[in-house]
Amino acid sequence: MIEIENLSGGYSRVPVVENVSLHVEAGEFFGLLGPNGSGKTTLFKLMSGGLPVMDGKVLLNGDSVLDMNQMQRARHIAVLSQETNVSFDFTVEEIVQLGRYAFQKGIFKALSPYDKKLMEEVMEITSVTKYRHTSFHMLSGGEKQRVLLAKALVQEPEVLLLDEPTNHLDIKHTFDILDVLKKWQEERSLTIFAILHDLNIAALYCDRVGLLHEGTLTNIGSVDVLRNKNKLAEIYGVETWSQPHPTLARPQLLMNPRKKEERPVSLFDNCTVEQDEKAVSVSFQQPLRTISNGVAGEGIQWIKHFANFHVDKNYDSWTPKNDVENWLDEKGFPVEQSVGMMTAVKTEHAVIKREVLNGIAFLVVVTAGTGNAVDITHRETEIHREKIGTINTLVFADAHLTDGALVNACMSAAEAKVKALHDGEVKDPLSGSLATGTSTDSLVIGVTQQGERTSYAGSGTFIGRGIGYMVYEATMEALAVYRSWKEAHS
Ligand SMILES: Nc1ncnc2c1ncn2[C@@H]1O[C@H](COP(=O)(O)OP(=O)(O)OP(=O)(O)O)[C@@H](O)[C@H]1O
Repeated sequence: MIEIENLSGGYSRVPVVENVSLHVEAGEFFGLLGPNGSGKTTLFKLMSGGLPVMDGKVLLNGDSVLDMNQMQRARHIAVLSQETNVSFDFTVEEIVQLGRYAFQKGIFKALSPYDKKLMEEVMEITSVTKYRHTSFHMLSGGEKQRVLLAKALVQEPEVLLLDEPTNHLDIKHTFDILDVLKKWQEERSLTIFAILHDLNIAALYCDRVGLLHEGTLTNIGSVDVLRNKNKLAEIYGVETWSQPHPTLARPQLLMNPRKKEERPVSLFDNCTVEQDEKAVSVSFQQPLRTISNGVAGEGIQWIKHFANFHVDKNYDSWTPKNDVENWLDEKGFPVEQSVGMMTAVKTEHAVIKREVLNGIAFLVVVTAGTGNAVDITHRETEIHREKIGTINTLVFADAHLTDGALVNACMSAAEAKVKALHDGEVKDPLSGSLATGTSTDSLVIGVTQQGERTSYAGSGTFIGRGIGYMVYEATMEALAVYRSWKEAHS
């Protein structure tokens, strides 16, 4: 365990780092964060003996680090500083070998078989084996950084002090190196204290972080500290947005450039609607903030093209996403900018409604088939699925919604659909009760993000009511079209 107690120091009488106290547990990965000039490197130098301490203590398992001689320190602590200059013309292998110096015995300090094995292993995991006979001076910045990390790791330290260990590394090597460090942390209980500039990297790898601001350490805690938008604005002077990582319970930060993106002036002026026997589609010149469960383009995205494709009633594919992506491609819609869904209902029968309600422009497209109508509240022992029967709803509006409001908008659209199915007396064929939807319904909400930002889009708001009204009207009409087509073809 490292204990820093009331540590102060700097380059003159005026301390740069003042009264810093911190405990880093054994086997912990601690990230020291802070803007340029906040004193991170100064604190690092004070901890590693690179600068004389004015006041305070640095203890490793209770022993004063500052009282250890260089050899004693090297047996416990390895340091990777930003300094990559090496005075002599050493090869990579010779540099790495220096890391074992404190452990070599005898007058001639020969490498033991263990030293050699360890060096091979570490050079391999830091991907420097291929440069082993190359002069260190001949390497690129990132290669040098990996060699110096290899030198630090062969010390088999209890504690690794790292000053910006990935600043010269490309994205692959950054993750490779941090994965190696994480593995050593977990398998060997290595304690890591790292200065990091990339807050997203820190959020992914650190167990705890601390923010250094004008020489004072603040906000020590889990990486959720980085979700504190106001604190980051105060310390770094930038606006950040915290987003959840898609697969890890850790935040990731997005930055807002000061220049605003251009947005469409009006929903209707910027969209093109196409309808034929293959698809009904809506395209916008500028992307819309979108939430959807489309076969392609699902989730929350920025999307320009929305297509609902017709499929045969016997369509049965193992690769529906691939199929939809191919159809988007055939239409000239880039897959990354599109939401694609499918229906066995004729797309010429899609109901398209445009209206301005309470000053908000709406465009709604609905295709409705009810062969798979289901009462979701009815307890069933089997999930039935016929061929034709999906209600696909596309809602576009001139509104500026938060992610929570997008969820609200989905609820508003779903409530309106249920009401339409009830008023249209659509029944679940298995339970005989009124249906609440079909088993494969798709929904997309797309908003221009113009105007005042709102966190609500439910029935207590004009946007929510507008969605409800438009979806209800379009669904009722689409159900009527579907019924008359069925009657004509039965
Ligand atoms: N050798 C030095 N002599 C005098 N002042 C120094 C020296 N090195 C750094 N400083 C000053 O100490 C303050 C903190 O610098 P330090 O290098 O610790 O910041 P940092 O947080 O590591 O910054 P960066 O993110 O830019 O690396 C700065 O104001 C800097 O000008």
